[in-house]
Amino acid sequence: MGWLLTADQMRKAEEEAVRRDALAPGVLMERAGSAVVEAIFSRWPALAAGRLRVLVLCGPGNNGGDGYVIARRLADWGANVRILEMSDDPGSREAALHRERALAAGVPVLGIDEFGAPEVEAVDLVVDALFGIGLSRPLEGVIAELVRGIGQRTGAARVVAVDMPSGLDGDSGRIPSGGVAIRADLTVTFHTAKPGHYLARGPEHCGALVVADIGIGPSAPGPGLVARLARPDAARLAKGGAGHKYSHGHALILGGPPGAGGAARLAARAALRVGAGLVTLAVPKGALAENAARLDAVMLAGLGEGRDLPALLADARIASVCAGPGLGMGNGTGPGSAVATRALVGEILADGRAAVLDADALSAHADHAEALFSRLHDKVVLTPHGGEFARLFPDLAAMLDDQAGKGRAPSSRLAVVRAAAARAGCCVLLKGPDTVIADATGASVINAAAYERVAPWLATAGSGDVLSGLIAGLMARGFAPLAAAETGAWLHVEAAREFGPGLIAEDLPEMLPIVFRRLFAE
Ligand SMILES: NC(=O)C1=CN([C@@H]2O[C@H](COP(=O)(O)OP(=O)(O)OC[C@H]3O[C@@H](n4cnc5c(N)ncnc54)[C@H](O)[C@@H]3O)[C@@H](O)[C@H]2O)[C@@H](O)CC1
Ligand SMILES: Nc1ncnc2c1ncn2[C@@H]1O[C@H](COP(=O)(O)OP(=O)(O)O)[C@@H](O)[C@H]1O
Ligand SMILES: [K+]
Repeated sequence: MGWLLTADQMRKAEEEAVRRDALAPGVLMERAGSAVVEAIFSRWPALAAGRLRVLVLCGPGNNGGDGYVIARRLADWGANVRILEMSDDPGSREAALHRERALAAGVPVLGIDEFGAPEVEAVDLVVDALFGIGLSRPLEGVIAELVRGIGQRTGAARVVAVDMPSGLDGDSGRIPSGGVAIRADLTVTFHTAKPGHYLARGPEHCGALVVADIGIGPSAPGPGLVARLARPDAARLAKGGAGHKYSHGHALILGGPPGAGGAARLAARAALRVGAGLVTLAVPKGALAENAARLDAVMLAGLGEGRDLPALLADARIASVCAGPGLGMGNGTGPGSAVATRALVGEILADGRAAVLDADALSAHADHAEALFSRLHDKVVLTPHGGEFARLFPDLAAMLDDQAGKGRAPSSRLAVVRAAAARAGCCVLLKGPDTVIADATGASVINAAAYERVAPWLATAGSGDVLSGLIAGLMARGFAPLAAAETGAWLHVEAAREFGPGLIAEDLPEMLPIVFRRLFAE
């Protein structure tokens, strides 16, 4: 299901499993350590060929406990293993037990103070079992030096991180202010991935990610808010045999003044490709000729001089509206002005229909955020990028600033977007490689363009306009706001991956048929 448990939720899941299955102390740790060893050889089969030299770094808590298991198992297998430990008196009974077993197996143990950086050059594998989800402050002093030394190694040693790369916060994927973190080639985590594996610096520091089952049981979340990874509902996206164009919904996209229509045209084409039955682009009368020359399947309507937005919206078949891309932020009060943009948004919100507000529809409210929030309702999706988010929610955006909160646990993008959605009273999608979507109930989803889904070519002008069109198209088809945002964001990344290098925004809608065909064949 792709649940993403926070550190607290993971601890509860572990406690429940221990109680439910009456597990003896250290059993879960043994499974965790074994899973890491298995993942190492599965990732790098060549390591099994020679005389493997390993350095295992063990921290003072249960992450270190996993490290003692890994060291013992690798030594049993025949590797040349040494442990560097932070403490000879681990903080838990389980970790102490596995330390004793490693010592009994004859694995040499050194205190971390006895460590010299060049030793990293003399091994094939470094196992980072310093800190996992229990990290509570930035790495400092000798540990920070050690982590820096590993980062600067020149040899071929691979680094595998146990649960989290040490120094990275598991809930946010951020490095606490002033700290450093391990950069791993492989990270092996347990039961479910954690938000920090996908958010912020997570993917960059994890390398590759493996989620190992350690028998904690179903990963269904307990009470409380649990985020999950975005996924498509193929059955919902497919169209049944029956129905006509009106049964798939009519999306209305608002466009800007003459010369600024490209963004809205991109959104309109995306709405049509994602399966809305009809799409109408409504533009100021003066921009009709320009748009008519550029559109075929997308219909065109003129606004102004007798025809206004409420008159268009009187057509009950229009199921969703998209406003923002290219709408305008100019001076004055005419078409394309910030004043006109705010007025249009006001009319859309008063109408109460499903709506996507993006780009200029958001920026035009930088100094009118409270007025906007007072009109938003639960059928709206806001799709800000970082800058637009900061204009509407400056205090929340500041919590994501790298310099903020020295000495405190870093804020998570998940918590910040949930707070924004609660304040706005609607669904909020904060764009980026780690896109986070939340609605006012706190339900939340991460759509990460990371690991096997990297899509750096999405960072191109106009790709955000396509995303807002996708979401509007899906809402026209009857998708609820969170589902539309999640599905749109997922399809957006898949379309980019399908095209690959050289992608420009126009290419994105054209990749949807291929993405759909593959999805429906699965
Ligand atoms: N609880 C369990 O049953 C299981 C736990 N597992 C492992 O246990 C880990 C969590 O264990 P813990 O909760 O003990 O937490 P950690 O082992 O991640 O770290 C906690 C310890 O590190 C210290 N610490 C935190 N930040 C520090 C810093 N910046 N500098 C110096 N010391 C710092 C804390 O005071 C504490 O002693 C997981 O990440 C996972 O690897 C796995 O073995 C699976 C089973
Ligand atoms: N490095 C990246 N990897 C994956 N997706 C990205 C990356 N950078 C940006 N994106 C995505 O590209 C889109 C850019 O949208 P936006 O910033 O609104 O651009 P524009 O205004 O030019 O359309 C967003 O959906 C964002 O999530
Ligand atoms: K670790």
